Amino acid sequence: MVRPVFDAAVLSGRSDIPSQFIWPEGESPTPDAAEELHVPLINIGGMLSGDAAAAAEVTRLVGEACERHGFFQVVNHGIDAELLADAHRCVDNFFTMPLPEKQRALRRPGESCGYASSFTGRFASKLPWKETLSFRSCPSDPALVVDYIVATLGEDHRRLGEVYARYCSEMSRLSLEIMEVLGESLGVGRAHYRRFFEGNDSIMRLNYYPPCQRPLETLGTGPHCDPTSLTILHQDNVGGLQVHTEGRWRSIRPRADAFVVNIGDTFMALSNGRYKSCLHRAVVNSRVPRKSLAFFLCPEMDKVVAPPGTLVDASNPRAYPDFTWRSLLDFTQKHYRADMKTLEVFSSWIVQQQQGQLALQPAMT
Ligand SMILES: C=C1C[C@]23C[C@@]1(O)CC[C@H]2[C@]1(C)CCC[C@@](C)(C(=O)O)[C@H]1[C@@H]3C(=O)O
Ligand SMILES: O=C(O)CCC(=O)C(=O)O
Ligand SMILES: [Fe+2]
Repeated sequence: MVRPVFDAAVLSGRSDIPSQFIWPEGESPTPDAAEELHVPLINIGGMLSGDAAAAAEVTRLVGEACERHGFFQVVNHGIDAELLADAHRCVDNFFTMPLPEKQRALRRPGESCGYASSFTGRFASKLPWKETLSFRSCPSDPALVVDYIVATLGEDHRRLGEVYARYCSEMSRLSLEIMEVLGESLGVGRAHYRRFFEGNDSIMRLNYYPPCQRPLETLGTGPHCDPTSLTILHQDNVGGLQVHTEGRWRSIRPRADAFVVNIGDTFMALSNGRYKSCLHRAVVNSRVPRKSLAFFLCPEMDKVVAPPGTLVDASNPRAYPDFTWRSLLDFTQKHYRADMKTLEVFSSWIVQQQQGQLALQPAMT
């Protein structure tokens, strides 16, 4: 079968959209604009400056937001405005290249890195109206980002690689600071999650949403909880991110000076279900492209994901089984399209797998 290609230059202007992009009623956005959700702006710099009262306030606000919907914003984060502007310019530079150029980094089936548009092949229906470029970033291997970009896109793109290498290293730093706040707010101390994520195997993802002439029939990113641990996202000034809370979709107004942060499934498991993995989606518009930069903090592949003992007791039994990020990532790339139930479905699947292995063991020995 010849697969159609998501060529934004062609599809953006079309008044009808291919049926694969049409989402069923009930899942597609409603004509009335989603009401804005006011989320606390966390002064993360204040928290770490040593001011005890400021730290206590930050901890309280973060804890409340994470128990409610798993979503907050951070300001005073120390990310250089010029680096952020550069990172956004590089998104434009990459996605406005001709399709064959972008396809040099084509994401292969079962892999989580590379360039993907909806027609790259994983899904057949309810396709998201977007293009993405994803790559790994690990503090233990500082050359990883540049090497990947140069190896796939060529030497001419070295600068783009350097910009994202710096950006990812700043994101890793910020996410460890946020881990200190999360640890404090869960009563396990600042060091616990920070140490767990000090070595991390994270994913950086550039999202590009071309304009769509039927914005109410499709979605840029469908409703989902990130399977990863913590997401730090910066959206441009267009708007489109929505969070599901108290039974309805609410929009998050972009702020140039803020990063939006959400809890993902893996952190929900690490907190023994105390902190919610945030249900969110992105809508598209008919006027202008929209872009967002998402840094997904992930543990090292084979580290066991389990909550600290202090979060488990008779009234709070283990909510999820032990697992590794490798197995959850594999599950979302090969067996299950991440949605709002990923962690639940994955937990049952892993328990079945473990029971199957136990049942096999006597015969194998
Ligand atoms: C591990 C991952 C899977 C997805 C990318 C990511 O790095 C983090 C979030 C996941 C995703 C964005 C959730 C919505 C559905 C999805 C298919 C997408 O729209 O791209 C997800 C990503 C995936 O490639 O499976
Ligand atoms: O573009 C956005 O605002 C959200 C993207 C997102 O949820 C994701 O990439 O996981
Ligand atoms: Fe997401």
